[in-house]
This record gives sequence, C-alpha cells and structure tokens, in this order.
Amino acid sequence: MQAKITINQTEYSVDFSKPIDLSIPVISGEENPVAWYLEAPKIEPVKEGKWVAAVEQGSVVNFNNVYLNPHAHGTHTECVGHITEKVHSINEHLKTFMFTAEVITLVPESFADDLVFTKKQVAKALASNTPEALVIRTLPNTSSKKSRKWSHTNWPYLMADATAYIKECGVKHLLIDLPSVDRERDEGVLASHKAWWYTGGKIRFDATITEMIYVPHTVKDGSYILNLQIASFENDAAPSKPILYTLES
Ligand SMILES: N[C@@H](CC(=O)c1ccccc1NC=O)C(=O)O
Repeated sequence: MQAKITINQTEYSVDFSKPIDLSIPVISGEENPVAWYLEAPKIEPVKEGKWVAAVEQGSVVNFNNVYLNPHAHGTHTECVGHITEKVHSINEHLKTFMFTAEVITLVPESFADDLVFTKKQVAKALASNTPEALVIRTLPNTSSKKSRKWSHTNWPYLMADATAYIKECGVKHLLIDLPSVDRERDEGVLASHKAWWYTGGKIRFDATITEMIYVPHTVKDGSYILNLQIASFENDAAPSKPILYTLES
C-alpha cells in the first residue's frame, strides 16, 4: 500500500509494505537481552495436574504463560509513571501513534569513568531538524545488542543537558538502543529521565521514552515516519513495537 502524506506543506509517499521494525523480539530463555539484574524472561505452557498446554505434549492448543519485565527484557515504551509515586499509565498517555522521526547515530565520548552522549553531539546530529520522534542508534551497533546481558556493564548514557536539548527541539518521543537514557547506577538521580519529563515543575505527560530498540545498520540516518505501538498495558511501561517507514519524495 502506498500512501501520500503531507508534512509541512511537502508531499511524500510512503510504502507501508516496507516496514523497518526497531523492536527486539522477546524470546523465552537465555537468548533474550536482560538488564537490571533480572533472570531471563519465560514463555511456557500452563500446567494443571497432568495437563501440559502444549500440542506437542497432547494438548489441543498451545497456551503459554509469559513472564517478563517490560523495562528489563526488551523494547519498551515508558511514560512519566516510571519515576512518579503514582504509576501513570503509558496506555493512557500515548494516544497517537504516527510521528515524524529522525534517525541519528552517536559515538559515545569519554567522561570520567563513563561513556556519554553530549549536547554538542546531539545538536550536531539533529542539525535544524525538528521531528516529533528522535531515534538514537549508538555505536558500536553489533547485533549482539539483541541478546546483550546489560547488568553491571555501565552502558553509555545521555548527559542531562543533551536530553533537555532534545526536549527543547520539540521532540515528544525519544527512542534509544540502550536499557536506559541514564547511567546504570546513579544513586537514583535519573537526571535524563527528569530532564525529559519535567519542565519548570510541569510534567510532560505526553512525552515517552522507548528503550532497548535495535536499529539495523542498513537504516540510514535521516527522516522517516514512525509508527510507535505498545501492548495496551495499564502500567508505566509496556512492550512496544516501533516501526519506521521511509519517506519518498
Ligand atoms: N539508575 C537507578 C536504578 C534504576 O534505574 C533501576 C534499578 C533497578 C531496576 C530498574 C531500574 N530502572 C529501570 O528502568 C539507580 O542507580 O538508582
């Protein structure tokens, strides 16, 4: 299906038969990525007495329970409820699903014992673009990100002024291929999360952060359309499926 869409008075065509999936599939067991010191997610048949709900074990249906933590086990989208006393729901606050998006690629820089992304780098990569969503691919970008064991790795993170800059550019949806926009261990400061959701004491309820995406190498930096879909969980975060579409002029 080809669609014609107009963005700022310019018409583009979009081919919906060519999705670029940025989500990491959730797989039962050790192949799955994990962060935040949890065990692997599980997808396993319901068991009731002698009944095992798997067709290969004589059941008429496969009927699996899924045990996963949205923040720890793969691509997920979160709202401010991640850091507030009241667990605001992503399902209540993400109400539209199609956005203009810019993909940028960042190489982390050393900062004390850490690797970070600075405001200067973000400003250079974003240039004068003002997308609704920003997709950050971090280097190195090996496909091992899809099964990485992130706990205790002190991954690179966004400096708070870089995150604030992204917000000031008008971006509502921030996507990144790491488990957090903040330092793994930061004594609860969560500086980037706070810079993203709070402005002058006001909460940006409609702003989201999507973490643990994977942006294939074949995707070029530049402008896209993003379809950001979540599983409808009434929770601060939900597993999500961000899809990019190329804009053809
Ligand atoms: N950086 C925080 C910890 C943190 O964010 C966190 C800790 C355990 C489980 C999940 C966490 N964050 C998840 O998104 C801290 O060091 O206090």
